Amino acid sequence: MTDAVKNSAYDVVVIGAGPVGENVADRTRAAGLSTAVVESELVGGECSYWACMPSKALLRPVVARADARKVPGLGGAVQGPLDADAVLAYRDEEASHWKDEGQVSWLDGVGADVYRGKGRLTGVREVSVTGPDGRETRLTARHAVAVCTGSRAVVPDLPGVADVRPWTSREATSAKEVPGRLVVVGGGVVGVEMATAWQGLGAQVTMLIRGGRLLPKMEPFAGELVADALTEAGARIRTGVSAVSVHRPAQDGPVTVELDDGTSVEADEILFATGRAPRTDDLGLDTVGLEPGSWLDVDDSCRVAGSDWLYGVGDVNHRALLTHQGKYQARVAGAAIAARAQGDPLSRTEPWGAYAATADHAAVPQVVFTDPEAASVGLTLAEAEEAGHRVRAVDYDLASVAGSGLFAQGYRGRARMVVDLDREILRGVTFVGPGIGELLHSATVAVAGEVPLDRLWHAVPAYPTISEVWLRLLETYRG
Ligand SMILES: Cc1cc2nc3c(=O)[nH]c(=O)nc-3n(C[C@H](O)[C@H](O)[C@H](O)COP(=O)(O)OP(=O)(O)OC[C@H]3O[C@@H](n4cnc5c(N)ncnc54)[C@H](O)[C@@H]3O)c2cc1C
Ligand SMILES: NC(=O)c1ccc[n+]([C@@H]2O[C@H](COP(=O)([O-])OP(=O)(O)OC[C@H]3O[C@@H](n4cnc5c(N)ncnc54)[C@H](O)[C@@H]3O)[C@@H](O)[C@H]2O)c1
Repeated sequence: MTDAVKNSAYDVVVIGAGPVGENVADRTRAAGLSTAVVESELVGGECSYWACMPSKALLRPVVARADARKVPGLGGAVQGPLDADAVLAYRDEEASHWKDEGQVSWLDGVGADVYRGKGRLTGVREVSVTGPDGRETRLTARHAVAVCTGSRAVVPDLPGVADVRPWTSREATSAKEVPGRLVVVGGGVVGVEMATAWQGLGAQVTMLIRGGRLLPKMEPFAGELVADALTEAGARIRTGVSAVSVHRPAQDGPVTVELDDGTSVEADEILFATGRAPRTDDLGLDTVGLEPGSWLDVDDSCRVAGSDWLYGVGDVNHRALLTHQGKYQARVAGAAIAARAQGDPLSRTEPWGAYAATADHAAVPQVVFTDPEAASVGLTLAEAEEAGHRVRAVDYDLASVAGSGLFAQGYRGRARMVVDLDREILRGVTFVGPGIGELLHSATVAVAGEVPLDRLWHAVPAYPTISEVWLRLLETYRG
């Protein structure tokens, strides 16, 4: 050991101070366990600075304008372009100008010690932190180490990709100016949200989709309605094509994307929205018998399979790559760590118990903040059938609900509930339409609560709100 190495012992060591790591620390501190949190970049993680917050700040003005354009008497006033500089300034504010003092003081407030630097496992319950000045601190955890290091964007290994300075979600959420032309590769959630934002802010967006539709993990009508609106906004969507190479001959010149159908697309910037990889490649997983670079395989308490001290919480376990779901896992894992530290045999590990993140399997809610919004919870029809449930999909045209017509003229949207015919409960619900994001939690309560349809019949939606779609869905089901 050199003089430069410091040693400290804690009950719990958390690696990664994104929303999930912060919440694990909050829970373990609330249980009276001393807790160290290690962060190599900004306390607050991807969500605060390069994901949820800046992306939603970019989208809010675009979606609000699209909604306002459909309101009689108001539409004419909002036909012009958005003030892009003002939107980018609003985005900067929502990303806290990429400074983390606020979140550091929040962690101080809960009594966790923050260590700046890169955390690495060096053995059982051992973490080494290499600080910005190169100095090392060795942390020992008496009870648990929680790995909450999140995920990073994956860029496909195409010829020329290293030379074109491609955007990932980080650049797409933090860019300082609106590109003239933007190619978006990938039609998942990042792809459609960023295409909506930058098209709305004035870029000419072209989406390159290798499959047949946008938002392939949701009910098919979600991608169809979002594609219609994106096309009406001026974006080009090309399905069934793959990029085979990219090049940018001049440093400040355009990028050209060659496609597998022999055509090419030219743009000023290219965004790869092609999925995520776990941030576990340089984490010392090999020192504890795990594969570097792998997603962490965990049980419902978020404890790594085969370990009695190592937890993987949030994106890094690949159960549901969403902030709210990771924070839910953090509450469950924090409670389980505290109970195990007190020698509790964990009597509530049964599904829906205090120490089981059961909703990860049955009721994950997600809102895609596009025009129109797309929101879902639980299983799609296809997923429910694949899981072996005897189900029936009940659909309703959201345009036929009185509240929708009042929300916007020419409202377009659709709702689906997936009914488990054996138990008469809901396995999943999807809403697509303007203004439906805030409706989703009603569906989450119904799905997570396994509320019998006979009782749901007595949950009366207020008139004339969009939520009256619940009544219409139930009437349709009852025939
Ligand atoms: C563009 C975009 C938009 C999104 N929008 C939404 C949304 O609207 N709603 C939603 O619910 N989800 C959204 N998500 C997903 C959401 O961002 C993630 O699910 C969430 O950030 C995961 O939280 P986490 O704490 O697990 O990981 P992260 O937020 O990635 O945090 C991990 C932290 O660990 C740190 N770290 C990594 N390795 C080390 C190490 N070795 N040592 C020390 N520290 C380390 C990182 O620096 C980081 O701060 C979005 C994602 C993207 C890409
Ligand atoms: N509003 C929200 O809740 C929100 C917003 C953004 C991101 N997120 C989360 O972040 C995660 C990451 O989102 P994402 O969109 O990057 O991933 P994703 O997995 O949802 O979508 C990636 C898409 O890229 C496609 N793809 C992959 N490789 C490709 C290639 N080489 N060429 C062309 N297409 C390719 C895939 O088929 C897929 O459709 C998601 O799990 C999502 O839940 C959530």
